[in-house]
Amino acid sequence: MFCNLRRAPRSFIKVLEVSHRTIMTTELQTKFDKIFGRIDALKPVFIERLGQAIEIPAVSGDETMRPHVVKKAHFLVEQLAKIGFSDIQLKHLGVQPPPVQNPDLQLPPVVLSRFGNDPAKKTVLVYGHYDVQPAALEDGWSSEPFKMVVDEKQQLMRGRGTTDDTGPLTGWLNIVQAHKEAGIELPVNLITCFEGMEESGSLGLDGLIAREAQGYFKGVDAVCISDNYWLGTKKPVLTYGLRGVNYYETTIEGPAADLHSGIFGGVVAEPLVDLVQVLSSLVDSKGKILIDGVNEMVAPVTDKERKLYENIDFSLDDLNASTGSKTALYEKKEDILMHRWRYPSLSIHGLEGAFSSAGAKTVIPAKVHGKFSIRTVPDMDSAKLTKLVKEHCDRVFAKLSSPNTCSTELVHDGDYWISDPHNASFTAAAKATKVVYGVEPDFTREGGSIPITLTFQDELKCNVLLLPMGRGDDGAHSINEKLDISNFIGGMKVMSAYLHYYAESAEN
Ligand SMILES: NCC(=O)N[C@@H](Cc1c[nH]cn1)C(=O)O
Ligand SMILES: [Zn+2]
Ligand SMILES: [Zn+2]
Repeated sequence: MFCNLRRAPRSFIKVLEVSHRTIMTTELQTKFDKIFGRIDALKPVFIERLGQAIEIPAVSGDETMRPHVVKKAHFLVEQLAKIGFSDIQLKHLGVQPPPVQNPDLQLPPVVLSRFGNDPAKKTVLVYGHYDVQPAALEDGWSSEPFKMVVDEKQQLMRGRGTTDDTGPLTGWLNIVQAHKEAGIELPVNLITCFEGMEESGSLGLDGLIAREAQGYFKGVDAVCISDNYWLGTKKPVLTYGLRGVNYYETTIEGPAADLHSGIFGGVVAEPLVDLVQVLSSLVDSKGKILIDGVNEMVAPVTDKERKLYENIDFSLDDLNASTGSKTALYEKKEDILMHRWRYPSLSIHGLEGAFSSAGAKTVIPAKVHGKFSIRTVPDMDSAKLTKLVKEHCDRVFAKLSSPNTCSTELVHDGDYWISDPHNASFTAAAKATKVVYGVEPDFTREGGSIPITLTFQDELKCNVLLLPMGRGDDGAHSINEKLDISNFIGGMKVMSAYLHYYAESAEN
């Protein structure tokens, strides 16, 4: 549907390997041997590069950390230049929109660059994000989150961003270096688009993509995003769907300042008491969303869709292993996967303004913010959802007859995304996976969100592929985030092979 009809030259003649479809030629095999050999040989260099990147605590969600996010953008510029990328540009996105503490806070820049600009080749845009989720040793990490530890025994690298998304992002730089050192021409023109706000709603990036669609991104044939994970720990997957996310903040405000609960307790209406009531009305302990009209927006399951779940390699044990617990709400594979991929969920993330340290402070907080998000799925409409959420919170608060004030705001939203898993990009990635891992990948959806995926598809009018590097138990957003070295190395081989197969495919 999105192809431009240019045909790639078919230079490969002698077929070496035929499974149910042709995947290898002598020429391609020779190239892969050289590239894969270089990736193996450069392993220490690649680990060192990742370690340097992880040391920069680029937490986009914490305004005070913004200088570090910008520093990481500059680190990437240096690395791209060193490897030989050209036309490297830092695109500035202006000030961060509210809610924000510092109204002059600049958004982190987007890092654009190119490798190759040959009109006879296809052009692939690779997207990644260099910002990370917050992390602190006190959260329970076994080592400093921003000092990457290479665990030789377990053959993994631990640190914030190893799997989400600094490891995969540096993978794109590394494979260009491996091609150069192996003396193999990159089969496509590569454009990088690396942002520093993904963990905070990709603010400003939609506009940049729209502006550059006929500028820097002109001629892009496909977009590849490596910012997701295998479902489990053994079987590679390709991802054709994501849930969206709408993030909300409910603020309840009362007294002019925090109060002594001995003096004012029982005498004033407490904002946190009101907020707890509002938050507890959103979802029940079984995960059922209690906001009127939300579940009615969800597309019904068809028999055809139900069948897709049958062959997916996943079990309750995999879920328990990745949470390190037995806290699952569902036992059957189909129920777990459907509630992760195709039903909405509501999570309560935390409170701002409330006492949360160790000790027993006896304060009445004057102004508190409750943070929650809803993962969205077909056919939910973001604006309609926000209306329902606000009306619900206002209604519940009104019933409390509190003299405090309550308001609920949408902080950011990003749409869900579903693709055709049989297009040329997915086919090339499936061949690449088979070559590297020796198995056909499972085709999966993901419960997480990459808000910009749909924007790329719509603005650049091309297919988007989600090509994961890490495993389901990597602990993205959690403590002890890691990336197995075998996934790092294997992932870079898959990225490389994907570009070669995609370059040779007749369609886009
Ligand atoms: N690896 C993708 C990822 O972690 N995405 C985030 C995106 C997001 C949206 N709002 C805050 N973060 C996710 O939570 O799914
Ligand atoms: Zn990510
Ligand atoms: Zn993330």
